[in-house]
Amino acid sequence: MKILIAEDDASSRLVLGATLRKLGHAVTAVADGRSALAAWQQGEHVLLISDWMMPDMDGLELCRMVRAAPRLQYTYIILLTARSGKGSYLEGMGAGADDLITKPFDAEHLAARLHVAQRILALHETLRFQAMHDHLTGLWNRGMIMGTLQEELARAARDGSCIGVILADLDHFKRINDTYGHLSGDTVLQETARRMHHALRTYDRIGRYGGEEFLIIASGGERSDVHSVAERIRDRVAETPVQTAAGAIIVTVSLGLAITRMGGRDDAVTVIAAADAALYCAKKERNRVHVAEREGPGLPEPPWQ
Ligand SMILES: Nc1nc2c(ncn2[C@@H]2O[C@H](COP(=O)(O)OP(=O)(O)OP(=O)(O)O)[C@@H](O)[C@H]2O)c(=O)[nH]1
Repeated sequence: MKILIAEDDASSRLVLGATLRKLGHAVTAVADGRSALAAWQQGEHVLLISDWMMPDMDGLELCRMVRAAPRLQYTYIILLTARSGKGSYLEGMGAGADDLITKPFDAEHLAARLHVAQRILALHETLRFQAMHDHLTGLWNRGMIMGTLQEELARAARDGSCIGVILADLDHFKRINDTYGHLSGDTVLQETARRMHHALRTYDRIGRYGGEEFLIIASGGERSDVHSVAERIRDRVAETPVQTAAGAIIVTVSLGLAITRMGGRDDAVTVIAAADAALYCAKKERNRVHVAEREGPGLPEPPWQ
């Protein structure tokens, strides 16, 4: 683990750092709360071991500052203290610490507490992954891809650039489920999701938007580049049948593509409505890419919306 130590006493800092390194951890050690906060803000450390009593910003304030800062990854905090009264636990945990160890610490005791920290951090990571990803395909879930779309739209508006938004929908998927069964339908979803993902460029993003519908964000591309991405997805999905327990299944996908205005302020709802309208056109033939047409300099007005 990457561990950050905040301890103003130089010899305690050295002993603690050496003990943790011996246990196989990567350690950054600083002498006060403010330096610890600055180091923590770099975003590398998953575990913070802080002395309680420090000049200027003490361990409790450091705990509160860390807990108040939004960060996706959890930081496990252990407070070190010479105080051993019952109230210390309550005060320390109340400020945001996960554990409290009295000084001078015992190396075996510390190692045991680190096992608990590792277990809780691993559990937190699992929950974080599950909250962000679709359990069947492993792609980002709807919340994540929509959040990313909003960020990308804001970024494009700032940079004066444009982005491509693609809605991809498997063709006749109900028929696949009805003919081969729901489990084979799941296999088809997993394999097509994998193929679509591999057809993207490194900076494109994909998420599961609904049942058999996927949303792709192609940033910073020319219209022709985004169109190539959509065509490549279509091609890769149809290339070879998907092998399932019920046999090989030919799968195709239809794609609707909308490109935002250069430097415009299109919102997610409008862009998705445009891609959806284009998808509707693609579905008339299936196994097709259809590009939403523009009216004038920006995205068209209704009937898109
Ligand atoms: N196996 C499986 N099926 C799903 C899942 N989510 C949605 N579906 C099915 O996907 C099917 C979508 O059917 P429709 O919306 O009628 O679309 P379609 O049959 O693909 O027809 P077109 O889109 O017009 O080509 C429904 O039968 C849903 O039950 C899933 O996670 N697993």
